[in-house]
Amino acid sequence: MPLPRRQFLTQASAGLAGTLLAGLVGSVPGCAPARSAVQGRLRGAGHALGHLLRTPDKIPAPTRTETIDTVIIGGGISGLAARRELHRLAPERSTILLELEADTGGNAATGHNARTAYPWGAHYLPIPDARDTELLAFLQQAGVLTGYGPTGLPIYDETMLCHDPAERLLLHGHWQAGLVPEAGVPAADRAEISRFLADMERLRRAMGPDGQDLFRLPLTLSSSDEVTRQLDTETMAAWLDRHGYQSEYLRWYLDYSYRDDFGVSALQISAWAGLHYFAARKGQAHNAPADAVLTWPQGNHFLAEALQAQGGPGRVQTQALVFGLHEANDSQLAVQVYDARTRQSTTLLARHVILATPWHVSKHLLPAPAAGPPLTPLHAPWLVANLTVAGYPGGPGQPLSWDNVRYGSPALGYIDAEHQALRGYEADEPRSLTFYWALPTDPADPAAARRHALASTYADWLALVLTELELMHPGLAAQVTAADLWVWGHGMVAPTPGYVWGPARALATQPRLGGRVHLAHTDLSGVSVFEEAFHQGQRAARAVLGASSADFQSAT
Ligand SMILES: Cc1cc2nc3c(=O)[nH]c(=O)nc-3n(C[C@H](O)[C@H](O)[C@H](O)COP(=O)(O)OP(=O)(O)OC[C@H]3O[C@@H](n4cnc5c(N)ncnc54)[C@H](O)[C@@H]3O)c2cc1C
Repeated sequence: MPLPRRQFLTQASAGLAGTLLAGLVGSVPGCAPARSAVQGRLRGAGHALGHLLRTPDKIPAPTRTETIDTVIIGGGISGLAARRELHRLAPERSTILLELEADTGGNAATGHNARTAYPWGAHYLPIPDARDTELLAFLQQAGVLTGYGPTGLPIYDETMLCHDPAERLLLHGHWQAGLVPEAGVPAADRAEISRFLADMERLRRAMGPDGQDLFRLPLTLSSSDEVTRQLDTETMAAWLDRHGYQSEYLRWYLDYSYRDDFGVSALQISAWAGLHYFAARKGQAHNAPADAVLTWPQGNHFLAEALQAQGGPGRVQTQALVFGLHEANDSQLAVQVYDARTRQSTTLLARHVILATPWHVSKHLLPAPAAGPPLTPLHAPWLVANLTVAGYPGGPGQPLSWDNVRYGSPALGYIDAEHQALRGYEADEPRSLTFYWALPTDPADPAAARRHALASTYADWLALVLTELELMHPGLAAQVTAADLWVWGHGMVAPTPGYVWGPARALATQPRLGGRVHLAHTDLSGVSVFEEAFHQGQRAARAVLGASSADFQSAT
C-alpha cells in the first residue's frame, strides 16, 4: 500500500528530531532559521517535458523531415560517450544527439552559486583500473591523466585528485578520519570489519576458471563463473547472514556504501552486486593510492563536458524530447522529436539510432520486446541540496573534509563543494555544501516513493536537510543563507537480486527494429557508475559501425 506523504517523510528522516515533520522550517526547535532567511528553490529534471511522453496526443505532429546517418537519443554520459566514439572511429558520419534537458550530462548535472560550481548528481570517479585503456585514453585527452610513470602506471593531475582530508565520520560525538567506523568501536566489531575487508581484498584478486577476474568494471568483463553468478540470486543481507557478519558497525558501513552507489541497502541489492562494489575497483596510479578518487567542483559534469568536446562537430540539440521511434522503410528509422524552444516537431530519418535513455523512457519508445521476462529496474528517488553556510562546519576531531558523514543517519552526508579550490579560507568565510539523500523506497511500490518525493514541498525538504545539518553541526542550521534543492524522481538503478545476470537484462539489451536500434544506458548495466555508462556508449557506437558494415557488405 502506498505510504501517506507524512509517513514517507517520516521514514526519510528516521532518527531525526521528532518535531521536524510539521513541514515548516521554523518549527525545528532551536536550530532552523526563519524560512524567509534562506534563499532558494526546488528544482529537478524536466519532469513536465518528459511526462509528455505519457500523453503523446498533446505533442504537435511533425511538420518537417530531415535525413541523418545516426541519431543518439539521450545526452547523459552513455549518449555522450557513444557520440565521441562514433566521431573517433567514423568522423565522416552525420550524427545528432537529442537531449531532453537544457544541458547535456544527465545525472552528472551541475549548478553554481556566487562562490563556486557544484554538482547536482554524480560527483566523482575512482581512479580507474589501469587495464581500462579506452577510459585512460579519454582521461588523457581530457587532461585528467597527464602521463605515465616509469612502471607504466598513469599519473593523474594533482588538482583533480581529491585533496586531503578526504573523508570523516561523526561517530560517538567525535569526527574520525575515514568512513569505516573505528573510534570507540568494540574490539569484536573491529575484528569483524577487518575480516570483511580482508575477504573483499581476496575477492578483488580472485579469478574465475575462465581466467577472468571474478569482479571487474565494466561488469561484462567479470568472469562468467556460474558459482559466482549464482550470488546474483540472493540478497547481500542474506549473504552477510550466511557468512556470520552481524556487527552493527559493519552493517551500517555497508548499508551506507550501498545507499551511496545504488540508492538502497544490503536488504535490496543482490550479493553479486554487493561484492562487486568492493571487489571490482582495481584503481592504480603512479601518484595516488588505489582508493583515490578524481573529483571536480562541478562533479562529473567536468567529464560530460570533456566527452562532448571530444565528440566532434556533430549537432547537439537540447530541450529536445524524442517521443516516437519506428521503422520508416527497409533502410531507415523515423525518430520523432519535439523541440521545446520552437514548439515544433520534426521527423528525423536515420539509418541507425542509439537509445541512451533510462529504461522507463526507452520502453515507451521501443516496440514490445519478444516474449520473455520484462526488465523492471528499481530506482530510489534522491534529494540533493546545495547549501551556502555562513559558518565553518567544524566539530571535535578531524576537520572539514571532502566527504562528511554522520554515523546512523538516514542521509548520506555532504560534500564540501569548494574542497578542490586551490586557495586558503578565512575562518568566517561562507562554505558551499552539497547534501546527498537516497530516499526510502518500497520495492513493492517504488512509484509511491517517487510520487511522494515529487509532491513534497521546498519547506518539507529544507526542514529535513537543516535538521540533518543541525545534528552534524549544532548551531549551523541557523547560518544557512541559501539552499537550492533538487529531487531526482529516478536516481540510479538498484541491482536487485536477478537484475544483473537474469534473463530480463539480457533480453532488453538486444538490438531492436531490424538491428538498427542499439541501447546504451546504465539501467542496462545494473550498476550506475561513470565507467559503466562510458563503456555502454562505446559498445553501442561500435555496434552501429558493425551493423553498418554488414549493411554495406550485403549491398555489394
Ligand atoms: C544523485 C546521484 C549521484 C550520483 N553519483 C555518482 C558518482 O559520484 N559517480 C558515478 O560514477 N556515478 C554517480 N551516479 C550515477 C550516474 O547516474 C552515472 O554515473 C551516469 O552519469 C549515468 O549516465 P547514463 O547515460 O547512463 O544516464 P543518464 O544520466 O540518466 O542520462 C540519460 C539522458 O537521457 C535524457 N532523456 C531521457 N528521456 C529523453 C527523451 N525522451 N528524449 C531525449 N532525451 C531524453 C535525460 O535527460 C538524460 O540526460 C549518481 C547518480 C545520481 C542520481
